[in-house]
Amino acid sequence: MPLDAYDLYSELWRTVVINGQLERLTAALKGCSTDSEIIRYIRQVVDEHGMLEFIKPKGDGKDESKAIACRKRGNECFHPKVRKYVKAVEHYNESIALAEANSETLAIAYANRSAVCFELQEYEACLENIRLARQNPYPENLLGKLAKREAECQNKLQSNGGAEVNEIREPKLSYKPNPSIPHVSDCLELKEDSQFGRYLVTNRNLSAGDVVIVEKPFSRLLAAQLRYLNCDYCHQDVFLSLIPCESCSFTMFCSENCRKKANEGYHAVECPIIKDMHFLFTKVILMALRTTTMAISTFGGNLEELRLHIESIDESNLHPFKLDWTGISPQEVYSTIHVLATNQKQRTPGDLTQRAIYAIVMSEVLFGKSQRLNELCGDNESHRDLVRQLIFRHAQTAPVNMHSLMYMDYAPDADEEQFRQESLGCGSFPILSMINHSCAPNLVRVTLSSGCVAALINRPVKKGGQLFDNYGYHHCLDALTDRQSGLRAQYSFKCECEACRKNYPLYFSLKRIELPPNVVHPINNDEFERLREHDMQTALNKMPDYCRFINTFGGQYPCYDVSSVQEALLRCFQVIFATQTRKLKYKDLSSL
Ligand SMILES: C[S@@+](CC[C@H](N)C(=O)[O-])C[C@H]1O[C@@H](n2cnc3c(N)ncnc32)[C@H](O)[C@@H]1O
Repeated sequence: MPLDAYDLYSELWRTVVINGQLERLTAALKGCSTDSEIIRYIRQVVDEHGMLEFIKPKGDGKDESKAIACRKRGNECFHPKVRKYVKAVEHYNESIALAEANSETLAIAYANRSAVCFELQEYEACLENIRLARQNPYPENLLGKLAKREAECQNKLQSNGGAEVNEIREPKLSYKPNPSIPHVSDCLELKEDSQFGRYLVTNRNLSAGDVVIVEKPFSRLLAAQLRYLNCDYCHQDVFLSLIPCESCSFTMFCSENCRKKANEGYHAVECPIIKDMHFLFTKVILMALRTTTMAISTFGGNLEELRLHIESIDESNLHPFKLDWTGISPQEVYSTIHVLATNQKQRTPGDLTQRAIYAIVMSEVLFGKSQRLNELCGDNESHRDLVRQLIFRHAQTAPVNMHSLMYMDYAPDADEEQFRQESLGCGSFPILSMINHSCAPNLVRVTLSSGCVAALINRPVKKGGQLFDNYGYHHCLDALTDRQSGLRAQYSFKCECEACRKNYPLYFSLKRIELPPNVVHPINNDEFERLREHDMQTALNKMPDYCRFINTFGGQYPCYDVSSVQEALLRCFQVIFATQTRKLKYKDLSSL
């Protein structure tokens, strides 16, 4: 049975322990003075046990019979009695991705997608799909049907007038931008000490509702489950007009432009292996691959230049606030990603072995299948070594620094929330990665439609105070011991935040405060229900009330009242700013 990379690590580790080789391995790792030596040593151990044989990449490519099977599944969803149009498009998209270029199968999949577009009243997209169908060998006997649909579309477009414009709201920084870092408010400063490492503080009082950072990622990765719904490059869910990668069956784009940029950035190297990689690795670890391929393309594929650049970085002295971002080069942006915390010194031998195995498996599959990467490395073994080292490094920086990208999904049949946050993917961010954790944070992150992530203050922060994010362990949801052990395992630090020091209670045990008689609690059930239904007007109306309440009573934190209003405020941010599923637009025309 083929293994994934984690299974391989567990199996190897078990064997090492059973065979009494743990001490030898630990001593050998301690004796390694470079990453290259660690990887070489672990490679030796892996080879001693013949473990790589168990990794069996399946490869990827076009497959006509699978494409036809997907189309049939699409047709079942499209049936008038089923009308699951978004699901139908997802199957047709998979069919498009699997079909051979210039094939009848490809033509029919586009034509079928045009039929869905027609039902969803997306007449422009319908015409584009008809054009794509005709560009391929569409069966002659069906051309009449296509022409009829085209004429109906043109009629509809004439009678409908212009296309509607979707208003997208992007939050603006609440204070003047830093002149050298325009995506960060000038009130933020970077500090460093032995307890926290690098961290961000504010040089003015901040209030709930303030926007202090709007940052775009250096590298990002789309969640695998969205591959037939969203563009792999810009992540937009433009599922009615996706076009396939010309070689693999796993990647689709919203336009020729995104296809070109993806190929130049990462996809040309990753194309033959990305499907296997998603089977072998979790998405956080895949960020190590994506960040490495992006680093390579940032240097125009010149691995020697990349190596020299890395050697020239003074790690202890480089951070994003030292750079002028107004004219920054992509190579300098990579430097800030390269020097993100690895926590390598705190990692156990088991943990280091695991990361080294990831680098070994990933590079083995890459060098085995990626013609583009082999061309870039030529016969220079030190270039291959560099690729392994970068993957090893980012397999450490990724779980510590990379941020999840989220979107608001809509699932009308869901038991609990119809609107809820789902994973869009992962991204690497130089400035957001400077924010430390607290189990009682004072900001939240929201993924915007533009692909940027905004940091929004959700509790007052006094001048001189540190900004705190939450790494997934909140005092309202998790007990102290679970938080402490989780943070230590993943982030290698002992949390001494206010919630840990003062043992703040869980959400339902929080005290309630007594409000002055003239203050009305800002959450009322009807309005909160409307917020849960994602009503924009309610969010716009309520956000100032929620902010005012938190800013007035924030000093009484921890308390149920402030925490519940923080939740409601987050909901407002999500309704107003977060990237939303396009599915919602079709809720009256399709069963979702
Ligand atoms: C995303 S980085 C934050 C920036 C980091 N301080 C640096 O210097 O690069 C996460 C790492 O910062 C450190 N860190 C985060 N929150 C912390 C806290 N509350 N106390 C101590 N260290 C913390 C841990 O080493 C953690 O693995």
